[in-house]
Amino acid sequence: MYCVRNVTEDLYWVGANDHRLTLFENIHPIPRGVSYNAYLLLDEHSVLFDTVDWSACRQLLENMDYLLAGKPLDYLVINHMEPDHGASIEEILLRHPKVKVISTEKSFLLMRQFGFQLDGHELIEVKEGDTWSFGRHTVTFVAAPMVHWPEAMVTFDTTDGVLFSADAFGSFGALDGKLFADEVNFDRDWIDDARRYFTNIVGKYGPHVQLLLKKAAGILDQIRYICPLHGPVWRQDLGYFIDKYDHWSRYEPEEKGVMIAYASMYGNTEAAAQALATQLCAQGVTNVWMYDVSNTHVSYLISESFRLSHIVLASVTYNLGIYPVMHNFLMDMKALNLQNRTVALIENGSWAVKSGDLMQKFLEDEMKNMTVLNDRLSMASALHPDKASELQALASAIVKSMQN
Ligand SMILES: Cc1cc2nc3c(=O)[nH]c(=O)nc-3n(C[C@H](O)[C@H](O)[C@H](O)COP(=O)(O)O)c2cc1C
Repeated sequence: MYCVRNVTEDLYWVGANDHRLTLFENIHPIPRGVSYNAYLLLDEHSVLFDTVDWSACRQLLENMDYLLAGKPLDYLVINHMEPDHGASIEEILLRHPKVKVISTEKSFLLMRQFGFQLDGHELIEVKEGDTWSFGRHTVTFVAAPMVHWPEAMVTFDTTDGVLFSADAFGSFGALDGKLFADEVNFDRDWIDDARRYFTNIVGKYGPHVQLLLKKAAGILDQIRYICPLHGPVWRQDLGYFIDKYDHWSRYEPEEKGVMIAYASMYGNTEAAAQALATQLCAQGVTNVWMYDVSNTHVSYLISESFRLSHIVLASVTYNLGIYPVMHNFLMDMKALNLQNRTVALIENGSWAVKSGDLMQKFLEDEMKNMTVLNDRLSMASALHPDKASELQALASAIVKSMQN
């Protein structure tokens, strides 16, 4: 059965929802599913903007068949050919052999590299600033390299102010009938998944996102809709989401608050983390969040580290090293380019305590603009009452730095 929705009078969402995929990119859990968005414009010429994952191809075809009502598809615009969007390209070419495909040079190269059979089809290579008319609608193509693959572009429909934003402004979470961000309580129910999507998928490419935002800033008054390839379409309060993207891509925290991430085998480091959280709250901090790194998927840890201004890392020493799961979190923060955070450290060990020095070295040598507070809580096996003043000093140092 077809399942489509109007974005505008002649533009339709023809994508699909996926509740079966457990790990996005085979790594990030998506308990609320994900949507693969594709859009069909019915102008003098019909235009499909992007396709969907192979698993959702059938739904896309049913949606298109319903709207095209026997007519062939005239154009296929590929903003982003990554397989979760591009896997159905070949099927579209088979069913619509005369369709003209519009995309970037790099995108066609990658399609061939993935083994897509393009020979015999009309391929139109576009670059930054090129325009195309489909009848009433004229679009401009804008390069968006590394948002989040090198071949990516976005397409702006200057007639109706629709920005087909590829992976930018996307979110985890299946739509399940809703289409627009204003049809859900985005700030309550979606923002955490949107942040987790951005920070883990595109987080590394902040400067490239900033470049795209600068291009968008030039036409901000003309953008009426943002149509991403995952998650809701934006038609109201666009500034809310653009501002989030601006913070995330500049690696600026959204909120003053403390994330305490702890690694503990027998509970003693965890108890110290709890004692610190209690001290912080007693000293008036209202935004404190605790995470056991062993039980929290690193994609959630990354998302929280982008959200909050202060991070406490509490780790046992493990074979003269940092506890492996904590080390993995540090490596991921580095890989995703997280910067500009204040970090406090708690270390633990029973015979040769190393984790504090090692975490500090990693933060200072491997990452950018990370401020490590001088006060460190160092414990031998368990936190004893004689460390109460050190604990309090660490809490006070965090509070003081939050006031700056
Ligand atoms: C496999 C393993 C390796 C460890 N390696 C070290 C080490 O190199 N240096 C050290 O001081 N303690 C080491 N420890 C001890 C723990 O760091 C220590 O007992 C810690 O206090 C446990 O804290 P927890 O209760 O939060 O798990 C090791 C423990 C285990 C199980």
